[in-house]
Amino acid sequence: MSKFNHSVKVPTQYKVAAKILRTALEKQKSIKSLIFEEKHARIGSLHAVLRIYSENRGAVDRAIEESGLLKENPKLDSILAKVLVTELIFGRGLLNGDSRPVQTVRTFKERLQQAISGTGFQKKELNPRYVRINTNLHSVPEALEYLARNEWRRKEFDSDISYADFLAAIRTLEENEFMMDLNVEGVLIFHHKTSHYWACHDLVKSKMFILQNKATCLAAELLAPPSGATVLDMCAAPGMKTLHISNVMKNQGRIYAVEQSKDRFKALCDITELAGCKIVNPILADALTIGPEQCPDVEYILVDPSCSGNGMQNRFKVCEEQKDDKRLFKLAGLQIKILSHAMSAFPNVKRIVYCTCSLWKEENEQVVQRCLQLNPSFKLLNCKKALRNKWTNVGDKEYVKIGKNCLYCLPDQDLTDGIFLAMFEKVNED
Ligand SMILES: C[S@@+](CC[C@H](N)C(=O)[O-])C[C@H]1O[C@@H](n2cnc3c(N)ncnc32)[C@H](O)[C@@H]1O
Repeated sequence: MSKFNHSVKVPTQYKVAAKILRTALEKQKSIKSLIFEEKHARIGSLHAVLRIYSENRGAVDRAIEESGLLKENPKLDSILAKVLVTELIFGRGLLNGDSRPVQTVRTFKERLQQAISGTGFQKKELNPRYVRINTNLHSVPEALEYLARNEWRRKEFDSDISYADFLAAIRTLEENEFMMDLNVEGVLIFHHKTSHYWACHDLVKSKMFILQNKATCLAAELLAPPSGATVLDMCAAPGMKTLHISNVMKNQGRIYAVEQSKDRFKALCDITELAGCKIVNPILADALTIGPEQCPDVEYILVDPSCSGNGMQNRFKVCEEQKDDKRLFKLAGLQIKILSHAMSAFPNVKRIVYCTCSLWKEENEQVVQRCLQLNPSFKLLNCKKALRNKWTNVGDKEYVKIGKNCLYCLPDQDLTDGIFLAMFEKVNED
């Protein structure tokens, strides 16, 4: 007689997670939007198990294969098995209920663990949660006081700490601790397990704190417009970097924030208003049509154009993303047009920062190279030096005089999203 009670149902959260994962794998759809469409009440647990699968999918799949789980249980649904193994071995460490699939996977726990330990595999820890203080609405000391009152412990480090030691300190952050970032003022670093807490926080909803990955904060940090300057943000929506620039400028001066998409323009206006930006002048337009007539006296420009986005870590990946050469070629064409326009159309410009959330050279070093050829009155500044050398990853040195001056943020090494940055200065024509 079978030892399983067939009437016990698989818990809904596992069934729904398996349904989402199946659709994502078969139809190559985004897990994020599939979760969003799902009406299931426990979105948090769905999110967690699918996120852990996406981070560790190689190891999960290998463990299933090597333990013989599916070979010995041909009736076990292979996608449900991925979800259950993820939860049991990489996630919470236990499974709910006594349904047949759950019991089957439980009986394989040891074999699954052995299959993993034989490969020298280590569970991939998620990157920390970055929270930026919106200094339009409260100061850094006020924000720190708030955190202390709410029993958050600040993990301190020496001001001359090396970048490697700083990363090591982030890796050992406790769940009740936070650190100040080494590179960007006002960025706080929390354990990844606090992500949900911060996502629901009232002070995040009211824009006192901004959920913004540290890598994307480097754009305003490098652009560094002083208080009172005139800035053009050419691809501005939803406005995260516009807002950060206004913080850097202490909310004094002027920021022209250009966005061509109507829907995204509305988000830009809403966010910058709610976040207390007094100096943002939003413009609904194609940045290529904007010149000194609409935006006079521009001194600093941020170019953050549409890109492939393959560096973004909040994109759940359940299969390897294929490089799409045609799409990259098209994107790079637009990126070159916009950056080149920034370099040629504004006579008073002093500094330009170009950034993408792509790790492809076609959108990064190659765009920089082409724009320097087209605009010889610009030179690259060294991004790493601008961060007091407290950084490691730069561009590809095969691009002579280019690679070493650009910066990469790499998810596994810098514990951030994957971002590329380049900083240009207008050469004095005399
Ligand atoms: C990577 S997003 C910018 C993110 C934004 N800087 C932030 O930090 O929140 C690129 C934006 O550029 C806009 N865009 C693309 N081409 C544009 C153009 N020619 N003129 C104006 N906006 C453009 C897109 O609609 C998109 O909203």
